[in-house]
Amino acid sequence: MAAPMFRCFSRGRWFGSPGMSGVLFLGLREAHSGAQGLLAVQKARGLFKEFFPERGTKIELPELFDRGTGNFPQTIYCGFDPTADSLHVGHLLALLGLFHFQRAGHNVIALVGGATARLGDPSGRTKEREALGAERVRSNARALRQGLEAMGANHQQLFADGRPWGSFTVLDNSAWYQKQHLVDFLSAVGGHFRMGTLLSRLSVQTRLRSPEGMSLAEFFYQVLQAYDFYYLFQHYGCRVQLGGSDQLGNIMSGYEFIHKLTGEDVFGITVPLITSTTGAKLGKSAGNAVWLNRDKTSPFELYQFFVRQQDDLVERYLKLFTFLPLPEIDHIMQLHEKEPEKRGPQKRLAAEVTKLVHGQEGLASAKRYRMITEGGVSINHRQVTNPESVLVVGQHILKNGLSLLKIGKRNFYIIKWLQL
Ligand SMILES: Nc1ncnc2c1ncn2[C@@H]1O[C@H](COP(=O)(O)OP(=O)(O)OP(=O)(O)O)[C@@H](O)[C@H]1O
Ligand SMILES: N[C@@H](Cc1ccc(O)cc1)C(=O)O
Repeated sequence: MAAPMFRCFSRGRWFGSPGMSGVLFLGLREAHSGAQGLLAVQKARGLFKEFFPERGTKIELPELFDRGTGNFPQTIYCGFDPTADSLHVGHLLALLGLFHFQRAGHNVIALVGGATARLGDPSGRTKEREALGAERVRSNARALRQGLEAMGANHQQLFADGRPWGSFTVLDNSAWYQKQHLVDFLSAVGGHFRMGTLLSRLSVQTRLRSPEGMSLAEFFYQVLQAYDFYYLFQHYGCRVQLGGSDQLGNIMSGYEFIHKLTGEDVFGITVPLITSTTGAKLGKSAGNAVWLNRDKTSPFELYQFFVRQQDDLVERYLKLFTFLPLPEIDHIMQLHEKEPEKRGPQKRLAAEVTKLVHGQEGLASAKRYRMITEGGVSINHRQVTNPESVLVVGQHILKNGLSLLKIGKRNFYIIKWLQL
């Protein structure tokens, strides 16, 4: 079967050798024939980075999302492995990518990798992941599912725009692997993968060259992710997989598998990797994750993380992490030029993200704490600036069991402590 041509170039330059599988880095005009298409808009915001494959398919990717073409609506998925008990800010970008599709009327699936997490994705890693036991993965998967469902609900309730949206569904791939018999799976699926292609993936090459080498479990990971895509294509009509740019190899394996079995084209879209100020990928491995579960990173700390962002990054983050329309972001940035000391864009960014992740109540609690760090709170006439500080009997709580609380300039409260 003839495979579509995958060419790699950026602004007219070629990467990789002709005939090699690859990805086209699109310019904005190339990303979509109609300038206002969903892909072009997200490309302009910087949220979508690579599209795969770009040419040689029966239906071209941008046409999939047009209401008028009979392809509407589509189903798009992104997977998250429960290798920890919470998602983090890096994951948020792919989730926002899903939400943008949902807002445009498409159906989206957030897939928890309850099965894949047991193997450990080698993509973007130089060392093998720490093996996780079945029980730990199950409890992480529960936590991830809860977090995804809570954000899906916040999105629906607090960011509605009056348009008819598509559905948001959370699934777990252990649902289809726990029924699989190993030998049946290998004979039905394994025969469709070529070793040469699997070995050529960057993730595999990097791990093979590492001193400890690569385990069979890790090597097999891309086969499971490819099969997930196939399963979701067959059962949910899912044609598009979204992921961080380190997921491209796994997405290509899915494309090749589905194309071989069905003759149909499916597509991959990547989002850029968010890095720390030192350039390291923000995530678990680098130990710099900013978590979305409030027990690991409080709403206040999440809010502060975004308030701290420097001026040269904040416009990019407003485009990536919020649903604010581009003209509104321009306006916020213009105001900022006049009054940079107010940190208006940073506060707006922090408020939008905290509301999506922790809801209205989480945002309110983050702001209450902010009042403390900015010196707006005093207890018994002493300013309190550390939100973590403990109330000390004798200092903050007087011997008669009372505290005098002052918030802002005019609000005074007398607190009576019933139990000390
Ligand atoms: N910093 C990031 N920026 C953008 N996307 C990210 C980031 N971190 C993870 N992702 C994406 O989220 C999904 C889940 O990734 P993964 O489980 O590898 O992340 P992680 O928890 O940061 O892992 P690691 O242990 O490698 O740090 C993938 O699509 C991945 O590309
Ligand atoms: N491989 C992805 C997670 C994932 C799992 C299963 C999938 O089908 C897709 C994606 C990661 O490590 O981040």
